[in-house]
Amino acid sequence: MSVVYDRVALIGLGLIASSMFWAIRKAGLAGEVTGYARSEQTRETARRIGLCDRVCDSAAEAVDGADLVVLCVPVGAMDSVAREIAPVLKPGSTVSDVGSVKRAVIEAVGPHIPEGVHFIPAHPLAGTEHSGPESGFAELFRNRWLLIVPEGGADEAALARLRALWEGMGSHVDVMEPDHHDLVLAVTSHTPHLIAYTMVGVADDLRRVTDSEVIKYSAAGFRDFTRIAASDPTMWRDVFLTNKDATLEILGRFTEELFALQRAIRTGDGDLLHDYFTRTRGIRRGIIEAGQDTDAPDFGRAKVGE
Ligand SMILES: NC(=O)c1ccc[n+]([C@@H]2O[C@H](COP(=O)([O-])OP(=O)(O)OC[C@H]3O[C@@H](n4cnc5c(N)ncnc54)[C@H](O)[C@@H]3O)[C@@H](O)[C@H]2O)c1
Ligand SMILES: O=C(O)C(=O)C[C@]1(C(=O)O)C=C[C@@H](O)C=C1
Repeated sequence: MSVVYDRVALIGLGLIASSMFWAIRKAGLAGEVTGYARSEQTRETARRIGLCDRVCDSAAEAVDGADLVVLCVPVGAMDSVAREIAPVLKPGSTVSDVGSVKRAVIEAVGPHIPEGVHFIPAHPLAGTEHSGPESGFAELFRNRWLLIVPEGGADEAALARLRALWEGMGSHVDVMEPDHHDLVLAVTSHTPHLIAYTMVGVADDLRRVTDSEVIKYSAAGFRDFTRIAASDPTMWRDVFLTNKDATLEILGRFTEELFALQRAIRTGDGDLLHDYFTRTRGIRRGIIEAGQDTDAPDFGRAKVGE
């Protein structure tokens, strides 16, 4: 694979930045990758494990001369990082990010970007419950969606270059409008995380169930909840504080449906429950038939029942 950017700077060296570095390096997509993290400890860890070609002691130093800067910090930290790097951004370069919420990032970062620098927000739909510089791996983005979420018309050449970088890391790239992105992600990612956090909290509150029983008899469904509920608290606090309207909208609908099912259970309405579960099973099968389950081993061609 050929070099897409001579110099890439990654700000915030956690799961996403470290996965980007390993993927970029594996595919030879950049000449040099610099990195910066706020804490001395994270920078030391990064140097120890060879994360980034050069780990810098300030964001400005990492960004100086970069053709692409990717902000990989929690959504709530985007504003201060953008403010800090703005004076040293190279004319003609691109600033992007990987934040899970897009309208808030556009509002926080956009005003700091100088004339002549391209700002192209993005969001990889890939992650794990782990965080920090040692949690990344080169394959994280393979066969996963990367959404490019520009506000208005982005520079075509700059967008094509960013697309090439993510495709080089194995992602499938789509372009989406910011508010639509935030609503879609409220349904597919943000509200499900909140439900998982709640479910694990409920189990913890049930003092009748001792810790060992919760762990020992964890059924697969609950174990999946605990995995998701182990995700980074800072990241998810920021997601809910910044995608407030969309999350509240989806939570409202979720609560209505939950009450309907609760009532069906109380009144013994088996038909309603059966019809509901049949409909939801059909949705899952439809996703797989359409080849849209990116976890399927053969992206785009998985069959029902596999
Ligand atoms: N974890 C996921 O599943 C996932 C998936 C897609 C997108 N994202 C988004 O990617 C971004 C990074 O998430 P992550 O999972 O890599 O998080 P992480 O916790 O693994 O890493 C974040 C890094 O940013 C650093 N940081 C925090 N505040 C900073 C600041 N003010 N200045 C400099 N560095 C700072 C932290 O020290 C840490 O090194 C977030 O915006 C998140 O919403 C996460
Ligand atoms: O797989 C996981 O652990 C994730 O939670 C990843 C996940 C998701 O909800 O799918 C989480 C947040 C993101 O912004 C993108 C991806």
